[in-house]
Amino acid sequence: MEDSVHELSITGENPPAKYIYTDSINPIQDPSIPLPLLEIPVIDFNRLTTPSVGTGAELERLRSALSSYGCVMVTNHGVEGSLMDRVRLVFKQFLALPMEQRLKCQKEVDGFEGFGSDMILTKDVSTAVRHFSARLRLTTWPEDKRQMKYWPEQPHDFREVLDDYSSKLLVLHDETLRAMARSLSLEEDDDDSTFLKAVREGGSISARFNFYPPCPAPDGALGLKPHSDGTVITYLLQDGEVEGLQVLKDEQWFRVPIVADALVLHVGDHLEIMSNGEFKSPVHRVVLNPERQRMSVVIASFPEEGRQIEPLEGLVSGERPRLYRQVKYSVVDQVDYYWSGTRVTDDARI
Ligand SMILES: O=C(O)CCC(=O)C(=O)O
Ligand SMILES: [Fe+2]
Repeated sequence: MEDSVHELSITGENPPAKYIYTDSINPIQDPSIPLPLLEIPVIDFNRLTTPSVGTGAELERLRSALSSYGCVMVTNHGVEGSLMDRVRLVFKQFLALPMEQRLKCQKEVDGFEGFGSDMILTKDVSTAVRHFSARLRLTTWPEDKRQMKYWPEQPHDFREVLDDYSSKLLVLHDETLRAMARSLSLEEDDDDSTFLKAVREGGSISARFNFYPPCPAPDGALGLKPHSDGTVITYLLQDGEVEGLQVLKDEQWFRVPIVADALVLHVGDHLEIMSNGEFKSPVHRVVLNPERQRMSVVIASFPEEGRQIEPLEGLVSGERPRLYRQVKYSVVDQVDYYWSGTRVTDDARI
């Protein structure tokens, strides 16, 4: 098997050279100087969606947060804390299984789904610096796109828990995209003008279970290198105890705090384009902890393969000129952007 982060975590040695970032845009923090905490805006989802006196103000807070931070903490999102704990638990139990059990869900080298290291295009194999992490990726929606052979059978309730969690997140996802459209004064009932259409028509939603082993001497290794998400929208369930996510804001790295029972929402690159730059897709990375493993669970939505993505008509005007040209969504292009450290938003910018 290609680089097994499990073995690396067991030996406790310094990561080999292919995990070390030396690029000056990726300075690794000196652990003795903690980075500042991000004052990430907290959005009360209930207030966004339940018509009340405070809804307009909450929509404006959402719009303002997504245009400056590109990420928010969402509270009152309707997903019970106990279900979030179960999602974390089934992944921990999966990681604790004997290797041969985990290998039943192993990703193929050039595949997307299953457990293992991220896909790297052949041209980048010798040069790409690897992440010190492993992921289990599973498409959750639409249901007929689920590849059940990659869905763990152990622990016995893994599938049921993911099914439950992903269906709750689907509701949250759709409602969030509607609220985002309302926050920009887009016509809600005009299907052509909503963000939702881009995902609902042929798009997909998938889960990413991220695992970061402890790394006693990270020395330039990262759990995930700086990137923005090539998604429409990303929902992140953080580890309940171990911090690690950092966000770049105004050219400074900030730690994202752990807020019990909240979900972190990131604007994805394709939403940035569709919003004509009104919302920003934030650059973020994951640092390693010397003693403790960390995990996170992401639910993210993607446009349909081959779909043309462009700013919504309602967001282009004389005062707000079009900022992005049309770009065709392609998974392989996304992999290429990722490993070459570029972004679709840069490519699309006029
Ligand atoms: O583990 C995290 O906190 C972030 C994960 C992430 O950025 C990703 O999966 O794209
Ligand atoms: Fe990410």
